[in-house]
Amino acid sequence: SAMSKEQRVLQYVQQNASRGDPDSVLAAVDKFGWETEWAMNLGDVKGAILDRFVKETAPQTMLELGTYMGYSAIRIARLLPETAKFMTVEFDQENAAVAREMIEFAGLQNRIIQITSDTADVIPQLKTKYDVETLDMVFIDHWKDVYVRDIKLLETNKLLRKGTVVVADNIIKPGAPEYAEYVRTCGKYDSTFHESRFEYSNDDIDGLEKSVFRG
Ligand SMILES: O=c1[nH]cnc2c(O)cc(-c3ccc(F)cc3)cc12
Ligand SMILES: [Mg+2]
Repeated sequence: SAMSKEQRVLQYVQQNASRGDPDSVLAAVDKFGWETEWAMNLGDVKGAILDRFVKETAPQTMLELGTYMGYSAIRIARLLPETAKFMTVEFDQENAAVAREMIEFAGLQNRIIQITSDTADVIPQLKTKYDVETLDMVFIDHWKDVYVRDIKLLETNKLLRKGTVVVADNIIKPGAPEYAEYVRTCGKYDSTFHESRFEYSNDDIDGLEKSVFRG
């Protein structure tokens, strides 16, 4: 059967990037996104902002909700030391399969723990099954309608500690208004909005919310 868009991106990466070179993989995905087919990767413009947050935080324990094709997982993992523990969770099996190959091509499979499951099932298991004490950083980029559900699950499962940095994509497009309202008004976070551009667009606005847990 015909390839999915995600498989077309993976094929383009395998034919145009260098195996074991994460930056060349990111560049190939972004070139495809700008020039051939839009896809919902974080992208180069918002990606540069996330890079800065990851470098500033230097997390030893990191969680990503929403792997998709693995673009932001590669973006994050390329900045982490070998000793860091980084888990990424994806519900869609087909996307998870593409991500596994993309991550392997980038040579980062030893630095990324890929979990194919529902985040609502995984979050309560992180302490027992994944040996997590607390998280230093979280990147939320899955489905806007479950952002609030999942950050509350992180709270009730005692996975956040004073200073944990939670970053969320798509605050403007497609928009996560309930999430923005929650983190900005619940009193548990110091939250800032970082305006940027929607992925592979010169015109549309989007942005990342960065919320530091007060403990
Ligand atoms: O569903 C999404 N998960 C994660 N990130 C996304 C993302 O960055 C963009 C979009 C998106 C935005 C506008 C549109 F017309 C179609 C899709 C969806 C997701
Ligand atoms: Mg997104």
